[in-house]
Amino acid sequence: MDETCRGQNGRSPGGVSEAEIYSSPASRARYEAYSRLQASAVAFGEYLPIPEIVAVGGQSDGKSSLLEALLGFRFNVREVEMGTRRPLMLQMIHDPGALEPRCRLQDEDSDEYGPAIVPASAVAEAIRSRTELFLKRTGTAVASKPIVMRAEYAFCSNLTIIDTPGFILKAKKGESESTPDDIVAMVRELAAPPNRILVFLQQSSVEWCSSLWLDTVRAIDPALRRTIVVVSKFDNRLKEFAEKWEVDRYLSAGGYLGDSTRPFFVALPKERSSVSNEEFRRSIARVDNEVVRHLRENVSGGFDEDQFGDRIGFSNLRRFLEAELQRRYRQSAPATLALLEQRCDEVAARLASIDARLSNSADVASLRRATMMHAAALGRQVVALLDGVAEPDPAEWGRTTYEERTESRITKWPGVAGDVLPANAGLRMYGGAAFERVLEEFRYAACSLDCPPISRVEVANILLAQAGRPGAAAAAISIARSAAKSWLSPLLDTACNRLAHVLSSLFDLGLERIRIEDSYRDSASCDRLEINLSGYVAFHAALRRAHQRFIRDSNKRCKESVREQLMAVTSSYIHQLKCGWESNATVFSSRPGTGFSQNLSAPPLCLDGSDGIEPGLLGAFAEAGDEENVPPHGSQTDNRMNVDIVSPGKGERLMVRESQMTVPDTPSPDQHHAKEAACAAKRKEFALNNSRFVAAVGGGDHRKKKGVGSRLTLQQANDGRSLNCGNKTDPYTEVCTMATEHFGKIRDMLVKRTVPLTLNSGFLNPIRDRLAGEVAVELFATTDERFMEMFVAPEALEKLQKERDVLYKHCLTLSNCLEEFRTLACSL
Ligand SMILES: Nc1nc2c(ncn2[C@@H]2O[C@H](COP(=O)(O)OP(=O)(O)OP(=O)(O)O)[C@@H](O)[C@H]2O)c(=O)[nH]1
Repeated sequence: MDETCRGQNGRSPGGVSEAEIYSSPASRARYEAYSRLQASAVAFGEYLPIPEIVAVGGQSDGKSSLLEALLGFRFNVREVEMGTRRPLMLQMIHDPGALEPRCRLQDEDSDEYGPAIVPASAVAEAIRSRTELFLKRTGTAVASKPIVMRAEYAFCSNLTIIDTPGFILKAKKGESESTPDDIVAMVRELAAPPNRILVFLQQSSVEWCSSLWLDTVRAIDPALRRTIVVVSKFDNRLKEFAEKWEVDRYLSAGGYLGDSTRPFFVALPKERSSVSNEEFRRSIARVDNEVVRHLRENVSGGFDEDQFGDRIGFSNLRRFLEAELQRRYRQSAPATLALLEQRCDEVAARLASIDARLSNSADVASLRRATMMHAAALGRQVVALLDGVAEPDPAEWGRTTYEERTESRITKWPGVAGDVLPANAGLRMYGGAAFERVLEEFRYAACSLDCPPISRVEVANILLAQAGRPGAAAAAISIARSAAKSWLSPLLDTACNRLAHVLSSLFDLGLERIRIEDSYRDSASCDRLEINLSGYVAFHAALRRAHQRFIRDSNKRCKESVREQLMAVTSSYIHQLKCGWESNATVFSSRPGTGFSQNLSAPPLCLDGSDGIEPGLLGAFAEAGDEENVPPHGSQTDNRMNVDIVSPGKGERLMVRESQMTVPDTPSPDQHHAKEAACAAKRKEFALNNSRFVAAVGGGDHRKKKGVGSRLTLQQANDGRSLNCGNKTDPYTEVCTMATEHFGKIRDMLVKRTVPLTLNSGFLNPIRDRLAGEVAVELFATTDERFMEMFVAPEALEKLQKERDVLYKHCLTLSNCLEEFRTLACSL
């Protein structure tokens, strides 16, 4: 051992002599065992409460100088600045045979050390390039994973110290503003585990009352119970002491640190010129001796050596640290042994599980079982999401209405001018809640849609075609129905697409819920024998495809159903007036197999807001008939509604096929003659009415001037800007008013009653009842050969094998450490 570094009394306050520290086989074995355990803990990310020393302090307070003094040689650690970006865990091994320092860096991903760095002066450069490589790999500016360096040397201590970046008040030029806070955060994290001893350095020139970093250290260790305080650069203070009482008061720290805290006062050589390692150690011992000599000879009365003697000088500090570490090693050995046994069992169980997974990966039956369980779990999670859950975090996984619109690329409701915002539009939602919100948004959008402007020419075309029948009401109905069809149809499609988008996202949400559940299960038990499916891209793609296809099909069916309802409401409108609601259910019946029969119970359409039928409209219907769905000749069948519609003008009648299966009467020759006569009368009447109507709408020569044919809104008409001549019975205004009213009623009927019910059941019931089954059939109802095509994933197996190899090594290392500690326990 290095004689020059020997302290004055040769005995540490921990009661362990230097000879015991360096030559006792027990303490050496202990130190070796802990060093190895420490290395494997860093390599495998294990948390083991091993006693360790962390050096903390302000910048330039002398941490690196202390580290070099403990190492017994200079490797320019001060220039590396490694602490500012990555902590350095320095494992110093006192090896009497190593007359030159042997420094080796631990591999990043294992507990093995690389070759010795030659010459030792290249250590700083090796640390620098290792740091840069790691930060490049992780893509970060700083990393808290330490670099582990093992230094074996005949003149170093048996100590492990974690060097940390010095606290700073302000970032250097070019550095991020947050650097001071980042450093504090990193040091706090490193110093937090209670098994770590803090060595806190502060320069002697700073008074404790104005200490910059004492509070930061107290935030980590409030009573300084595991903190060793070191007053550095003690030589700078010496000349200020003239009397004994001054020194003694200073050495007692004036009560600032509490009675139980006794700081060390250390001075180290300040010259930076490159000297040999031997000269370096000699100068450390010289400075140590000079400090004591100064206090004894240059201060009147000297100092209280009994009280402070073992606290002055580097050699005393070094001895104390080594003894303290040994003491803690002995203390924590039983707990470490127990923990090691537990960890060995856990890692061995994980290894067994991964071995089983590896052998299962090639087995069709196991794969089928695992994938079926996964698909079924996904189906369950999707249903749970519809029913309402709070996991995964809605703040991360949910979407606001705005985000939903952007992601679905459906930013507008067709025909609706303004922005439609449902309640809770700004909340991030998913699953059932998001579905309901889209439905509400649809209701708002549809309700804000009024009957589009009606032009005079539209009205004229209908009225004039009616051959003189008083058809204002019929015209209004006809206009309202076609407006409803053309304006509500795109709105219904949009609602379906928006809802389908919300449901499509359930796939990823469901997977996330499975991942969360697995993580709970993983932490609870590690003996699962399931196969890790994460690498089987083809299987995951097929599963996603099956889900999305199911949603697409539901969307298609829902669109058809709501369109059917639109056609039913618009076409049966007149029919209902005529027939009352005796055959209501039939009007809304859907095609067999569409699965929406539950909507058949929709209440009767009440056009006047009551349950009756507006007599005026009924009269109008009687006059005008339902001509829209009528072919030019004879009767036709409207397949979409199962309603037979027959032109009343030809003497037939409208029939509802399913509930009122009536065969149309064949007209008799007498009837035919009577009809011919009636037609002639109608033609005369038409000529008369036509001239009346033309006059009323400003026809004839006036038409061009007064702008017939240009669009005129109902509002304009009501404002009196219509082109009537103040006539109360102006047919145009009358038609517009009635058409708007009918449009509103058709819209409300659809939007407030039938469509939301249909969308709800059309989208959600199949997911609840059939999704899991249909996906299972699509993926698994196939031959083993076809099924295994989804599992040609060599990367997945490779990944698993790699995982297994790392785990095997981990297991082996822990077992070796365990054996070592078992042996150690016998000699404690
Ligand atoms: N006078 C005197 N100077 C010292 C002493 N210890 C260190 N120094 C000098 O103080 C300066 C800073 O010392 P370092 O060891 O680099 O300080 P540090 O805490 O590691 O600084 P950072 O790595 O920047 O956080 C160097 O120039 C040292 O030579 C000492 O005991 N007395």
